[in-house]
Amino acid sequence: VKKKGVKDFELGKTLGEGSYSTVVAARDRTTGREYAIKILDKKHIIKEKKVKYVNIEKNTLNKMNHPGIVRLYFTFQDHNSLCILLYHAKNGELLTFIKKLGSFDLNCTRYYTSQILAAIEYMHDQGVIHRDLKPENILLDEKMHIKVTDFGTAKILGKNVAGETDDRANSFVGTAEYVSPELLKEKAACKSSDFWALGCILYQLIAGRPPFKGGNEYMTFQKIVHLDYTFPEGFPPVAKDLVKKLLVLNPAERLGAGGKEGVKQLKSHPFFDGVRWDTLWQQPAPRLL
Ligand SMILES: NC(=O)Nc1ccc2c(c1)=C(Cc1cc(-c3cccc(C(=O)NCCN4CCCCC4)c3)c[nH]1)C(=O)N=2
Repeated sequence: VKKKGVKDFELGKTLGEGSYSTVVAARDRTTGREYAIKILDKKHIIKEKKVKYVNIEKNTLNKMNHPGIVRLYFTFQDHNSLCILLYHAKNGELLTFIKKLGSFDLNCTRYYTSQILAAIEYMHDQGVIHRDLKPENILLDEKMHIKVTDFGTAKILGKNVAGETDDRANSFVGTAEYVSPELLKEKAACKSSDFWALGCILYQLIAGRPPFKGGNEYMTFQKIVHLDYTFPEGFPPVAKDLVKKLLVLNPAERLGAGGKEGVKQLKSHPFFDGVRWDTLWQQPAPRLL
């Protein structure tokens, strides 16, 4: 079967711009199917030594098959570009809806936080830490179900040279407002770092802004390592309790830490009361009010 190239697609609007990539809507000229093509400039990624991030994205996404994670169909390249064919989520980024609505009610917050947690649980089971979870990387499909994207800074946990399972990933990544204290202090992320980001996203869904936001990155980092944040008036107590148990400086003491048992405890928090985890992806999304 002849491998498809960029000429087989009719390119549409730009869906996103990263420092090393542009994501463009694309329609397959033969099937009419819509995709998102992530286009990376070869010269640029080689010059900026980012080739490893492209391989990380390909290797992590190729390992995943989950309704809450964006699908990678295939990759192709021409003289100048590397192209990654990905799922097109019609409703774009969760961040757009947070900005548009200001904040989500408790029912919508619970629904979206549950879907994000289910996707995190799955990727951790595959030995993958995302490390850059944030509302820009949580996409919404036409059913308003989530699809986590951007695994370019993910980490596949495996055996280190001594043959022990390494559960820490050593390289600085992440976006200031959502980066965990252990990544700032020890430059080492772990699965629990994704639960820190979940706490930041949960807070933001209700408050309409992230918990840690300084005038610049350094000020934001200071707020994080000193756990310097407050809840706005009217923040629902059950959500406040969960945020406090996720935004814990010591990753080992964070709710969700400690493998499958930890995730079980997290999913049993009263905030998730009433969530049907087994049919989550079949349930219609609540109307965003
Ligand atoms: N870094 C990455 O890997 N980025 C990626 C990867 C894959 C991917 C990706 C990003 C996508 C981003 C995306 C962006 C958009 C989008 C951008 C701009 C506008 C809209 C849009 O308005 N959609 C219609 C629905 N709107 C939503 C907001 C309220 C009004 C109605 C969607 C749709 N999908 C995508 O669909 N698939």
